[in-house]
Parts: sequence; C-alpha cells; structure tokens
Amino acid sequence: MRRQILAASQLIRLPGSWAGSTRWMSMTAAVPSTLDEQLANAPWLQLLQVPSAGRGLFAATDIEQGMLLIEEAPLLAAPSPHAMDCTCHHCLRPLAGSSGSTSGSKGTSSLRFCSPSCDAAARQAWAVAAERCSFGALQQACRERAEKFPLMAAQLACIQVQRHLGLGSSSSSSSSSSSSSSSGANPLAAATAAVAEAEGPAMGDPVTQLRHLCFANMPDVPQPWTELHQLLLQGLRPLSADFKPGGDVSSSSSSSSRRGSGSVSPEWLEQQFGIEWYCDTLARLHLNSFRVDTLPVHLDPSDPSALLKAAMAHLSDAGSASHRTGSAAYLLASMLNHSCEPCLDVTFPGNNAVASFSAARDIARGEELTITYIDGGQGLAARQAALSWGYGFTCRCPRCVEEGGAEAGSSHQ
Ligand SMILES: C[S@@+](CC[C@H](N)C(=O)[O-])C[C@H]1O[C@@H](n2cnc3c(N)ncnc32)[C@H](O)[C@@H]1O
Repeated sequence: MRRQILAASQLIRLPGSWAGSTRWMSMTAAVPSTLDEQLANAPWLQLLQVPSAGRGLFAATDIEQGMLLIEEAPLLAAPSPHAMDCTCHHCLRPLAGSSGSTSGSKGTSSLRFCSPSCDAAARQAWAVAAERCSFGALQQACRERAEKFPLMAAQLACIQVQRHLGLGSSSSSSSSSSSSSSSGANPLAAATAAVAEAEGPAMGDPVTQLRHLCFANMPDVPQPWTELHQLLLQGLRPLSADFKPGGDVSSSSSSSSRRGSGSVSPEWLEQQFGIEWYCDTLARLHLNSFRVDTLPVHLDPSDPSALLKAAMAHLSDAGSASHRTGSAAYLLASMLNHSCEPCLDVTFPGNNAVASFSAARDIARGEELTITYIDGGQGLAARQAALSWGYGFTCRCPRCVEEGGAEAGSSHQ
C-alpha cells in the first residue's frame, strides 16, 4: 500500500491540466526559506547522502508523472549580460521593448523592472546600493567574455552593503517607478516582499543560505577571475565616495549608527569582498545556478505551442532567445543531483525566475530525484566532458553506463 505522505492540507490541485499532465501546486514552497523549513513543507522529498555525490533529494513516496514537486523562488537572480535591457532585473521576466520601469532617482540607473512590485522588492534588497555603484565596466567585460556569475556576485555584494547600511528598509522602499508595464504583482516579488517584511533572520537570505550550497576549492585563482573581481571592486567603490571616518560602519559600530550613514569605508569594502569571498561565491554560483529560460513577452507561457514558436523564432533570429535568459540560484533545487536520464523536468511557468520541478515520469518511493545539468541531446563524450569540466564529476547514470562511458573517474566531493 502507498504511504500517503502528500497530505491534502499541504497541496492544492490546480484546475484543469497543463501540457496534458495533472499538475499539483505546493502552497508553501514559493517563498525561499531555510532548507529545513522547505523540506518540512515538502514531506514527499527527503534529503539524503549519496555515495560520491554529496547530498541528493529522494522521493519519500510514490510520485505520479506530472506532479509538481518543487516550486521555488530564487535566492539570487540576475539577467544574463546580453539581456540586461530586455529583462526585469528582479524576477527575470522579459520586458516589452523599453516598457520596463527604470529605477533610480538620478534617472541614470540602468536597473530595469517589469512592475512596481519588482522595483520595490529589489530596492528593499539590493537596488538602492546598486544604483550608487558603477558596474558598467564589469557588465561590459561580462558581455565580452560571456560571463554571468560576476553580475550575480555584484548583486550579492549590494545585498550585503545595503543590509550593513540599513538602506532599503520599508520606509525607503516606495517605488520610483513610472512603469507602464502591463505586469502586475508577480509571485517572486510577492515572495521577496514577504521575506523582507519578516521579522528576525530573513528567510531566503542569500548571504547566509548560499553557504549551504556545495562549492569547490580553488587552489589557484584563474586570471580572468582576478580581473573581473577587480572590476567588481571598482564598481562598488562609489559606495565609499562620501565616507567620513567618523561615520564609519566598521564592525564595532552599532547598527543604529550604521543605519542611514550612507557610505562604507574603502577598507570595509576590500575586507568584505576580497578575492577569497569572490572565489567562494563564484564557485558556488557556478556549481548551483540554473539558466532561466523565459519566453518573449508576446508568447503565452501556458500555451504548449509557445515553446515551439520560441524555438522557431530563435532559429530565424539567432540569439534573440538567449537575450531573454538569466541565471538564478535556489536553495532546495540546488540539492538535486544530475542524471543524463533525469526524472524531473524544470520549467518556469510564470515566465520569470520562479522554477517548477515536476515528475517527468512515474517515480517510485526511494528513487533519487534528478535533473540534467547539461544539454542531454549531446553524445556521451560531450556530456561527460561538460560534466567533468563544469561540475567536477564523472556521470555514472544508467544511460552513461549503457553507452559504455562510465569508466573510473573521481567526483570532487
Ligand atoms: C548542484 S550540486 C548538487 C547537490 C550536491 N550533491 C550537494 O551535496 O550539495 C552539484 C554537485 O553535486 C555533485 N553531483 C551532482 N550530480 C552528480 C552525479 N550524478 N554524480 C556525482 N556527483 C554529482 C557534483 O559534485 C556537483 O558539482
């Protein structure tokens, strides 16, 4: 007999169906909280140790194809360097032309948001600090080198600075937006606003929660990382422009003296965001971030043919689809290991960075829940090379074993 772990009180069944399969929605998983809380809210999941693969998520019950198992808002999300003008910098929803609101009292900000709620949520978390930074050179270098993670690291630094200075609290969160966007409130913005308003230690706090994600030791810092780190520090420097030693925000200052003091010392910036912090952050983002693929605004994400239309548009207008992508790091979803024959599908049904993970087939209790980290359409050698280079392990999934490539190799964990 089946163990009925999926309590009705924790699930709602969505009306109708989507892409031909039954859909279930967790009511609680959209707000990123601590890993323990997320697991407690999803008793159909179990976090276990996997030989030579660290931790992994497992099915704690039999699961039917199409069931939605995880719906999660990211800890951190940023548009790809080429998509900065056409993507909401908070939720990664594509923007229609220049209809996104531009945040910034000086009118010079390059921050763009799809809605007042995203504008407000971003300002509460990081955008007030980001507006004072000058990340143009970092963005340019990221565009030229097709690097996306330094921009996520820059956002993380802004979260830390903003928190340290007490900026972006609810009093300063009123939107400067003059948005004409058609988008109303979105789940990610709502989740983030709820998080920001929560008392006590913030839930879904990337500064602390990213620490739970796996990382890789970097014995030597790659030269390009050093260069981009310097550009990041350079971009943060305006935050210390008006710094007066008397108004320092060093660790000995009380939080009330930090609040509103408005700037940090150059030493504080160097100390907080040194090369060790950068390497640690980049390593975690590299191993754990997801590419967020959204559809152009004119396509309806609930229309199953929209994906096909987007793919056709991509073929006829090379690069346009990739202009509408970004990257995001999640907490619970980062516990999912890879298989070249994954049992979960990843989608972004809200056409933003809220990710949904549903069963691609029936899954038996006790089975590991897996996703693919790479383009699964590639041949064995290309898959193995991508996984080894990008994630430091040799895949021994049934497909790789069958294709004969799972020779002895070592995982970095
Ligand atoms: C996103 S994390 C997945 C969760 C990770 N196992 C943990 O403990 O945090 C990615 C890392 O997990 C490990 N991993 C994922 N899938 C694996 C697999 N099929 N075989 C071996 N290691 C794997 C690799 O070290 C990879 O860099």
